[in-house]
Amino acid sequence: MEPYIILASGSPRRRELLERIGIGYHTLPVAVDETPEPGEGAEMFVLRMALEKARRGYAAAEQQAPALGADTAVVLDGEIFGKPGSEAEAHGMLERLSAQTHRVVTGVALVDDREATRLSVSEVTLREITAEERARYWASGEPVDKAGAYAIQGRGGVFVEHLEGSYTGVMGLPLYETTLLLDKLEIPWRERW
Ligand SMILES: Cc1cn([C@H]2C[C@H](O)[C@@H](COP(=O)(O)OP(=O)(O)OP(=O)(O)O)O2)c(=O)[nH]c1=O
Repeated sequence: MEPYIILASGSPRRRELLERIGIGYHTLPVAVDETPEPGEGAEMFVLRMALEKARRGYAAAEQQAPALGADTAVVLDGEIFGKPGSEAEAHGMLERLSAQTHRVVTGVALVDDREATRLSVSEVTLREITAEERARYWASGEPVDKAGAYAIQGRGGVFVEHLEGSYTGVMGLPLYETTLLLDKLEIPWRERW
């Protein structure tokens, strides 16, 4: 049988990105408590979340295949922005991110009887976003399930003035780091790439 992995995620973006690598996979969304510990930095937080997702995916798949987990957060002035819980929160996030440079951190983890993690860090500068744009953007439905209330790969791309780092990392699954993990655990993926 061809090698495959478990994608411990409900994110359609992560599916789409993993498909670019070419490895066979089964999706198995897992629920984790996405609350940072007091004083926990964003990097540690996304790595912990990614590892937790991968561990749960591996357990839920009854150790049949290695499991991949990822977690993305937007960070501004040390504050972690996850997915907005409400329209008001989305407005607040976009207002804060407007005309600023923020970091996007994505942790990725691959787990079988071994565990490996990688971190992707990017810097994104958004142009000024007006109140009317925030309202129209929220109404489009795009911000609701995105860390920081925007999507670089969607309409939100019009706000992105500058990106330094990994586009796929900002989108939720950094492909370079993911293939490093596959190589580290000696999971062949190049045949179908
Ligand atoms: C900043 C940014 C985030 N995002 C998305 C990626 C992630 O899906 C989401 C952050 O939420 P996450 O909690 O990382 O993931 P998730 O809940 O969507 O999926 P999973 O089941 O794997 O836990 O934000 C974009 O799609 N584009 C962007 O530009």
